[in-house]
Amino acid sequence: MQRIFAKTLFKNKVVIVTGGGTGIGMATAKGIVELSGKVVIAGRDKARIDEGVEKIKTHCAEGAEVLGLQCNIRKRGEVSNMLTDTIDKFGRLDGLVNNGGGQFWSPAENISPGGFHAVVDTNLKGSWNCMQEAYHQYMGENGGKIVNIVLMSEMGLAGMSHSAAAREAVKNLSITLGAEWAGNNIQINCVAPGIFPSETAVAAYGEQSKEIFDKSAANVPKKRLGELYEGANLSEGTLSLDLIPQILFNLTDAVQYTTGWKETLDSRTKLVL
Ligand SMILES: CCCCCCCCCCC/C=C/C(=O)SCCNC(=O)CCNC(=O)[C@H](O)C(C)(C)COP(=O)(O)OP(=O)(O)OC[C@H]1O[C@@H](n2cnc3c(N)ncnc32)[C@H](O)[C@@H]1OP(=O)(O)O
Ligand SMILES: NC(=O)C1=CN([C@@H]2O[C@H](COP(=O)(O)OP(=O)(O)OC[C@H]3O[C@@H](n4cnc5c(N)ncnc54)[C@H](OP(=O)(O)O)[C@@H]3O)[C@@H](O)[C@H]2O)C=CC1
Repeated sequence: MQRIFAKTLFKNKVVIVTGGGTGIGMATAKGIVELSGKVVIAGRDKARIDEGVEKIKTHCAEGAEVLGLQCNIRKRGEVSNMLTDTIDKFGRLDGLVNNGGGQFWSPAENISPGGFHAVVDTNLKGSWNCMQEAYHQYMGENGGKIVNIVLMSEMGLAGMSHSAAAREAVKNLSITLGAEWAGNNIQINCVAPGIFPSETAVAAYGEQSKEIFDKSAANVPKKRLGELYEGANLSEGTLSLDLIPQILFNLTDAVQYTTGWKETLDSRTKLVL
């Protein structure tokens, strides 16, 4: 696929992508190493991470590297170790993509206390853990770029009450921390993917997948769902997952990004600052 980015765009840049062993996270990680970056992917399942490392390695341009770490973002100690191991290995941290997360579909009345806690703990506190550790261990002194993967849930999201609440909180957190840490040269953006029927996403919903993914396509203006492209294809106005790495490094500020890109983004995908 024809790329629109310089092959060396991320040369000498180091990015952590949580949940980078599968789906959107892996597509993002590939986008970074294809553009010469060094990427750290992390998740709970080490075997899945190790498998992901091997797949991402095949996309590495000259100077690119990939490191896989086990980390449950809900556990602060593991997040702290993820940051320490990254900085020990590469000596820097330029970007953090809080992609690790997810939820289960359920009518609100059926969600158990533990279920609500797990989803909010994963998506809200997990993102918080990673952002605060990134600040303390590197970005507070050196600046950096943070991208939080959220949901298109600003009008609520029936069936995902727990995750929508958590993601809206992440959006708000991104604005607050973006203001508090602007002086540290840290930029924080959110990307709300449309609906990408990634293999693991579909698997996560089991028999509900047909309902969730197929039915959702009917509500999309272009009547189709997202695909995990290998590379940029912005000419069709489709959100390529290269856009996520792009948010990391070629933005001077959020306002420029909003005005510059919103018009070209597929209407399925809203950029939330
Ligand atoms: C059908 C009508 C159409 C609806 C339209 C909606 C449109 C959807 C658009 C949005 C598309 C978004 C897609 C994605 O985000 S894809 C990402 C998919 N990937 C994941 O979700 C992976 C990560 N998810 C998880 O790991 C788990 O879901 C979880 C976040 C819950 C973490 O679970 P954990 O590892 O902690 O698992 P536990 O087994 O310990 O469970 C903890 C408690 O949660 C309850 N639970 C877990 N799964 C379910 C379930 N499927 N249903 C109900 N309850 C669940 C579990 O019982 C525990 O609670 P208790 O202690 O009270 O038992
Ligand atoms: N696909 C879609 O349509 C949409 C997806 N999103 C969001 O995009 C992100 C990626 O989703 P997608 O790639 O589709 O689905 P995946 O299930 O492939 O991605 C979820 C990833 O997050 C990791 N993860 C989950 N919980 C934790 C945790 N506690 N600690 C560390 N890692 C964790 C998983 O790895 P492991 O299980 O090994 O920990 C997995 O790699 C998610 O946050 C999802 O909610 C948002 C809107 C739409």
